[in-house]
Amino acid sequence: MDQLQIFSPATVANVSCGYDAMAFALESLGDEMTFRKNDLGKTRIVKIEGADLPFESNKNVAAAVAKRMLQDAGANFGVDIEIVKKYKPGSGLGSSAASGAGAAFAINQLLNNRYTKLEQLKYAMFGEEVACGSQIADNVAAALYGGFVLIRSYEPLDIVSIPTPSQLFVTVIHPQIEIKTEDARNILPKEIPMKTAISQWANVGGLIAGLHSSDYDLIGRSLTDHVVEPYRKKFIPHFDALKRAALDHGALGAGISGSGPSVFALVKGAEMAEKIAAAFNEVYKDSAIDYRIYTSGIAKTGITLSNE
Ligand SMILES: Nc1ncnc2c1ncn2[C@@H]1O[C@H](COP(=O)(O)OP(=O)(O)O)[C@@H](O)[C@H]1O
Ligand SMILES: N[C@@H](CCOP(=O)(O)O)C(=O)O
Repeated sequence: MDQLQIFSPATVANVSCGYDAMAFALESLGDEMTFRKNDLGKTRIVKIEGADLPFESNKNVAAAVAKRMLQDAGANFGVDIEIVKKYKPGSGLGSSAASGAGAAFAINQLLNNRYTKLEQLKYAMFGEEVACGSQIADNVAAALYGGFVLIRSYEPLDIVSIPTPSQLFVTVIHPQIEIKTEDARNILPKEIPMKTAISQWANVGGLIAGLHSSDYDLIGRSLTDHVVEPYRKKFIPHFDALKRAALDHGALGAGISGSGPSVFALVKGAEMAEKIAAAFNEVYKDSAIDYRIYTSGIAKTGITLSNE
């Protein structure tokens, strides 16, 4: 194989209660990427559409991941990369993760499946370090594995795929302001009280149990975040109003997507996803801030080849 085109999904990390430990992938939002072997032995970003991103191979996540994988494999070829961004970076929708995981997946294919999935994940996590200074696994694992994932352990890395109830859908509003994940991590406390930790891990347990048993009410009750949301929500215009609107109109629960500014709501049924989209729109329609609203199913698989 000399070239391939992929779709790399947007992802919602944390899922309210699971900071750095849970995420899921969206079915109908994500980036398109093309990877083409070259004889120059160089990794080059040759096209970026839809966002203002660095082209340098040590700054662009896709190039940094690709370069490292090719070097480690002792490959005798380089790669030209094209990225078509469908949503802005600094989104809280795993924009950097879509690029990093996409590169890990594609370079592995060009190297005839040299790397295991866990090895691809580790390269994609290196991409997250390039983007935000931390090797976070949540977004990149959801992009590579699809569905809901739990990062049960970082050392050693242990990823658990969690089943997705068939009627689960998501509505996301993405205010067009940029919040850098790095900044949003730096404002969080380094330690939390025992009482807070207890309610947080109880909710993670509830969310996992609800996803396993398709208990939509339990999923909703578990979408509570005592650790991160109180610190980050002040950077998201109208956050409380969005959450209130989602709950009043029938969403199971709502919270900050990743590090924000996007806000997600999990819902039962495609119709409800549209209803929540309308409710989000009501909150933002007179705001001075531009915004996008998406409804989507949960991606059952992760990154896909575009010609599949
Ligand atoms: N290929 C890429 N895609 C997205 N962001 C990238 C890429 N390469 C480098 N970056 C940088 O990563 C940062 C965005 O990542 P991050 O703050 O985690 O936002 P997001 O929540 O959208 O992933 C920006 O500083 C951006 O310039
Ligand atoms: N767990 C991370 C997830 C960051 O997601 P992003 O989509 O904002 O990059 C965090 O909450 O910091």
